[in-house]
Amino acid sequence: MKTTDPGPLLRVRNLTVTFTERRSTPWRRPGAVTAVNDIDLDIEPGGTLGLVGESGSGKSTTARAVLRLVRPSGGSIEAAGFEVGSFGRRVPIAYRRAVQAVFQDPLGSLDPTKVIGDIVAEPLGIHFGLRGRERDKRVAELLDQVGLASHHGGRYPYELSGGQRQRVNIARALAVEPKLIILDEPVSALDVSVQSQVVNLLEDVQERTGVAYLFVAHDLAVVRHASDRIAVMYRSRIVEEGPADRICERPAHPYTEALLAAVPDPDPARQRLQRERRRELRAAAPAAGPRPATGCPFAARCPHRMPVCAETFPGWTPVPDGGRVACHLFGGEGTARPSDTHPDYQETSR
Ligand SMILES: Nc1ncnc2c1ncn2[C@@H]1O[C@H](COP(=O)(O)OP(=O)(O)OP(=O)(O)O)[C@@H](O)[C@H]1O
Repeated sequence: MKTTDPGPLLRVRNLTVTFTERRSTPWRRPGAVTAVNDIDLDIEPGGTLGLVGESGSGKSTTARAVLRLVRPSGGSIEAAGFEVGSFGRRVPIAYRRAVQAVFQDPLGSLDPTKVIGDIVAEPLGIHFGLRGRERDKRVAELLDQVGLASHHGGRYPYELSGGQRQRVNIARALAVEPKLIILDEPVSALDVSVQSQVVNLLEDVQERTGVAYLFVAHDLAVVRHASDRIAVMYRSRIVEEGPADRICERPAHPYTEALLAAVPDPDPARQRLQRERRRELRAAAPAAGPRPATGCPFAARCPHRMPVCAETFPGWTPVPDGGRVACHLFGGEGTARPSDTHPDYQETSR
C-alpha cells in the first residue's frame, strides 16, 4: 500500500474516470460519461498545482479521485507515499490524515450543531489522542494560524462570515498536519475582496508548514495568484501545463487563450486584444455540444482547427519557458511556438 519511491508528493498517471448510468430516467439515458480522460499530474512537496478549466471539465472528479471519493476506471494515483489504487473499500486513516480537503461551501462543510473550537478539536482527538488543556492550547494555536482570535472558538458556524468559515475549514485540515491539501474551489463562494485574503492565508500557511496544494478553480486569475504551476483542463483532458506565469503570459493552447480572454485586464491595449480573441472564439463555433469521442475536445470551438483535430488527440509538445501543450498546431514532435497563435508572445519574446 505504501510506495518506496520518494518521487513527487502527488503523481497521477493516465487517470481515467468514467461514470456509467445503467438505468433510464426521464432526465438521463443509460450510457457512460468519461469525466476524466487519461490525465497526468505531478505536485512536488510544498508546491501548488492549479487545476483550471470551465464548469464540467472534470476538475472536481480528479480531486475526488485523489481523495478516493470516486474509484478511477484506469490509471494510477500515488500520493504522500500511498498507492491509492491499492486501497480496498476502506481508505487507511493514515491516508486521510496525509491528504486533507477543503471544499467550496464553507458553511456546508461545518457541523452546525458544534462550536468552532469543538470542530477544530475533533481531529486532534482522533489522530493524536489530544485531550483537555493540551488540546485546547492546540486549537487556539490553529485558530491563530488562520487569523482567527481565540474567542471565535466559542461561536457556531452560522455566527461567522464566509471568509471566517473557510478559515475554520483550513484550520481543521491543518490540525492533522497533512502533506497535501486538495482545495476544491476554496474561494469561489466568497466575496472578491475576501478571496485574496484567503489565498494569501493559504500562501502563509504553506510557507510555515511546507504543505502542498492541489488548487482546483474555474477562475484563472485566482489560480495564477495561488499556484506555481498550472494544468489547464477542458472536457476531461489536460490540454496544457506549465509554470503559472508562462501559462498566463504566454499561453500556447487556444483554449488557455480563451480562458485568459475572459479574465478582466486593466490595460486598455490588452482589453482590445481580449475582445478580438473573444470575437474570434464566438465566430469559431458553438460553446456546447456532445463530447467528441475522438480528437481534441476543443476542436469544435477552436479558431485554428484543422481536419486532424477532430481525428486524434494530439501528443505533448514542450513549450519554451516551461511546460507542455497538447495541440496539433505545434506539431507534436517539434518545439512549440506559442507566438504562432498568441500576439502578446510575439511582443514579449522579441
Ligand atoms: N457522480 C457522477 N455521475 C455521473 N456523471 C458525473 C458524476 N460526477 C460528475 N459527473 C459528470 O462528469 C463531468 C465532469 O464533472 P466535474 O464536476 O468533475 O467537473 P468540474 O470541472 O469540477 O465542474 P464544476 O466546476 O462545475 O464542478 C460532468 O459532465 C459531470 O456531469
